[in-house]
Formats: sequence, structure tokens, C-alpha cells
Amino acid sequence: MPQIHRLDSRSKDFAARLDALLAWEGVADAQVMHTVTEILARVRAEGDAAVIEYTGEFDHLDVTTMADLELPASRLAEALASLPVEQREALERAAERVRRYAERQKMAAWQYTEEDGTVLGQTVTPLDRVGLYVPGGKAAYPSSVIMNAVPAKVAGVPEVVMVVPTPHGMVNPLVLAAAAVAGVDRVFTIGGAQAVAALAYGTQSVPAVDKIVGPGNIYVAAAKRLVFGTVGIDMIAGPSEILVICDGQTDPEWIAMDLFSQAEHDEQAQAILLSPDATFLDAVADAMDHLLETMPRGDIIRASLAGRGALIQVADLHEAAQIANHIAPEHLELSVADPEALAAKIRHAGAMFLGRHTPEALGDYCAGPNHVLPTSRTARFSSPLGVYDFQKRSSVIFCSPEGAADLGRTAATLARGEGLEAHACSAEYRVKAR
Ligand SMILES: NC(=O)c1ccc[n+]([C@@H]2O[C@H](COP(=O)([O-])OP(=O)(O)OC[C@H]3O[C@@H](n4cnc5c(N)ncnc54)[C@H](O)[C@@H]3O)[C@@H](O)[C@H]2O)c1
Ligand SMILES: N[C@H](CO)Cc1c[nH]c[nH+]1
Ligand SMILES: [Zn+2]
Repeated sequence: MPQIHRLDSRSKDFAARLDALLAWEGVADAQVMHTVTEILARVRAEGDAAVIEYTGEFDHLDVTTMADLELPASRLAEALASLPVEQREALERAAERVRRYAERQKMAAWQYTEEDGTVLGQTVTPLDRVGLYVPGGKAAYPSSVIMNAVPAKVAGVPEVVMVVPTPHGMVNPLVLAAAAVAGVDRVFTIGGAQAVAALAYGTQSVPAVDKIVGPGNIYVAAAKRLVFGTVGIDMIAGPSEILVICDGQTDPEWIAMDLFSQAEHDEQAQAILLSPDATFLDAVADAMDHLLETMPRGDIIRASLAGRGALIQVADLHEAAQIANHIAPEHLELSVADPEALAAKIRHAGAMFLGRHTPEALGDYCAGPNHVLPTSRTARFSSPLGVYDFQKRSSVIFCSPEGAADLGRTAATLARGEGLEAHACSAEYRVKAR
């Protein structure tokens, strides 16, 4: 039996034990904040020189000019061309499906006319320039390049600038190939807080962007928090999470592996199964045990199951839905006979995977919806990354003379209530003009 919490929703301490599993130690400590604050200040003041120095220190790249830290577009095309056909086709198929889904998310402009002839509406425009952070090393996911860059391009963002650290000069060809497929415009081989600062403030070589998206380690997350306001950011992503609700009729090995699929991301990942069937929970535990004997990344899976994994017996599927709404998971699998009926009870989840034949892993790569999702219970108030994150709205007011005169009286009354005489007079000029 793997070390994994066994909980029962009827036990007295259930709520407290569940909340302990949901808690996550992800906040940057004072030392990290201090380091990052200094890096941001130096890059802001010194530009390229500071970026080059930090890249030498942290990524062991010995270069003298930023030109050595930008990859030409030909490098991306070469990386794509040199992939095995199967990899290349998989990347292209994934990007195509993500693009098709994203097309449907585009926000459109609208307007309507009030009775007095005043036209009211909203325009929609893409951001001018977006920065995409791609983590270095083993955590660099080509699929995340697609998930971040494709919706930006569908939104109509003219320039997507990617940054990716290449410690000791090690470039991940799959990441470059994904950037080519997704339409990334420029790539700098820089990382950490210095890359976030370069994107936020701009340097002599790196253009300042309007929004920074993409995950990274604690230094990247702290830098994103600190530059928010100067630029937009997507979210501060926590460790991956999966919650499975199963009626006990799915193959226990399928469910065990679905839980592993997120547990293998890192030791802090969260993997929870809810079922009314105690015998089934035992069978999943046995399947985990047996599968773990040969699983690569078994150490990471074991650590995350022992820390934030749980098999929970619930009274029935209705109670499972209530618990799911409390957890507000990043990913929710409904492995039950009538998944649509159960989905109707779910109010908080980043993405839902319906039925026994929809493993979460398909959503991570190629189903179509975005895999950048709210974590750490933030699905209570936020949504998957999408085209709308790369678009913004402006409201439009076009008053007719009649409309201006009529609204002017109301505005002036409200303005005087706030003690703002210039507002009142400005509004009344149009009243008097009639
Ligand atoms: N949530 C997701 O979807 C998701 C996906 C992929 C990766 N990740 C996360 O991304 C992270 C990747 O981490 P990584 O470290 O491999 O790559 P990274 O690119 O996030 O960080 C590397 C950079 O960190 C900086 N750094 C390292 N040590 C430092 C120090 N002592 N002081 C200042 N800066 C320092 C360096 O500048 C280096 O370039 C992991 O935490 C992983 O969990 C999350
Ligand atoms: N499950 C991750 C987000 O939580 C995304 C990912 C990338 N590659 C595999 N999975
Ligand atoms: Zn995943």
C-alpha cells in the first residue's frame, strides 16, 4: 500500500484533515523577495549589462553582448525541421486543436443605441506585445509553449517574446520547435527574475511587453508578483492538482494512473480520489502499489501522494460534488456512469474531464482547451488561460445632443453630491447648449 492519506467524510476531523491537504507552502520567503527586488532594480537601471551579468552568474553563460542571448528565427525553424516526424506531427496537431478551441473564445465588439440616439458599446483590441516565460531545465514543457502562445496569436497579438533560460548553454530543441509551431516571434535565452525584469521594463535589446505569462520557479513567481502593475500577469501557478470522482465502476488501474499523471509533476502536487465505494478505494490503493514498482519518476509520485494525496470515502456522488466545489481543483475527472448529471452540480473547477474515457492527460497536451488553469482553490474566482487574457476592452460612449443634455442634468446632480463642481459644470455646458 503506498503511503497515502485515507479519509472518510463521516469522520469528525474530516474537514480539518481535508483543508490540511489543500494548504500549500508556496509563498516566497523574505530572502527570495530581497534577492528578486535587487535583481529587478538593477535590470531596470542598467538594462542589458545587468541581464548579461546575472545570466553568467545563474545560468553559467559567458557572453558579452545580448546578441548572443537572442536566437534567430532560423534556429526555431531548424529545431522543428530536425524533429522526428512523429514528434513534429504531434506538436502540429496539438497546436491546431488548441487554436481551433481558442478561436471560439475571441471576444467581439458590440454596440447599441439608446432611445435618445446615444450610442454605447465596447471595442476589443489585442495586447501589443506579450512576454512568455518558459522554465529552464527539466521543467520546460513544449506543450506549455503552445498553450500560452497560441491563444495570444489567435487574439491578434503582433509580437510574442519568449524567454527561456539555457543553463550551461543547454537548449531544449522541443521547446524551440513548439515556439516555431505556435508562432513565437522572438526568443531570448535568459531566465529567472532578470528575464521577468527585462520583459517588464525593457532593456536596450529586450522590448518591454504589456503582459507576462508562463510558469517558473520561486524567483520567477516573486518577480511576476513584483512587476504586476507595470505589466499584466496571467497568474501565479501553484503545483498541479487532480481530483477524481469515481462511482467505483472504472478500472482501478486507470484511476491510479490518472492520479499519478499529476503526482509526477512535483513533490507538492495534489492527487485526490473521492468514491462512495470503499472496496474500490482499496483496489485503487493496490493498483498504485503494483504500478509504482515500475513507474519512472516513482520517487516524485510517492512523495506527492504521501504529502498531498488522498483516497476519500464519501456518502454518495452528491456529497462528492459538494466536496469538489470546496476543493475547487485545477483538474476534475468525473469517472461515473452519468458524468453530465454530475457536472451540472460542479461550480468550481479549472477543467472538467467527463466520463471513463477522458483522462486528464489528454487535456494537458492536445484535446483543445488550455492546460494553464487556476490552482490552489483559485478556480473559485478565476478561469483557464484563454484568448480573452490577451484581449482588452474599451468602452465607447457617443452622445447625441439630446442624450448629452438629458444625462448632463443627472451627472451634474451626482457630481455636486460628491463636491466636484468642475464635473458638474462640464456636464451642464451640454445641457445649456440645447
Ligand atoms: N505550474 C506549471 O504549469 C508549471 C509548469 C512547468 C514548470 N513549473 C515550475 O517551474 C519551475 C521550474 O524551475 P527551474 O528552476 O527549473 O526553472 P526556472 O526557469 O523557473 O528558473 C531558473 C532561473 O531561476 C533563477 N535562479 C535560480 N537560483 C537562483 C538564486 N539562488 N537566486 C536568484 N535566481 C535564481 C535563475 O535566474 C535561473 O535562470 C518549477 O518550480 C516547476 O514546478 C510549473
Ligand atoms: N498538468 C500541467 C498543468 O497543471 C500541464 C502539463 C504540461 N505537461 C504535462 N502537463
Ligand atoms: Zn500535467
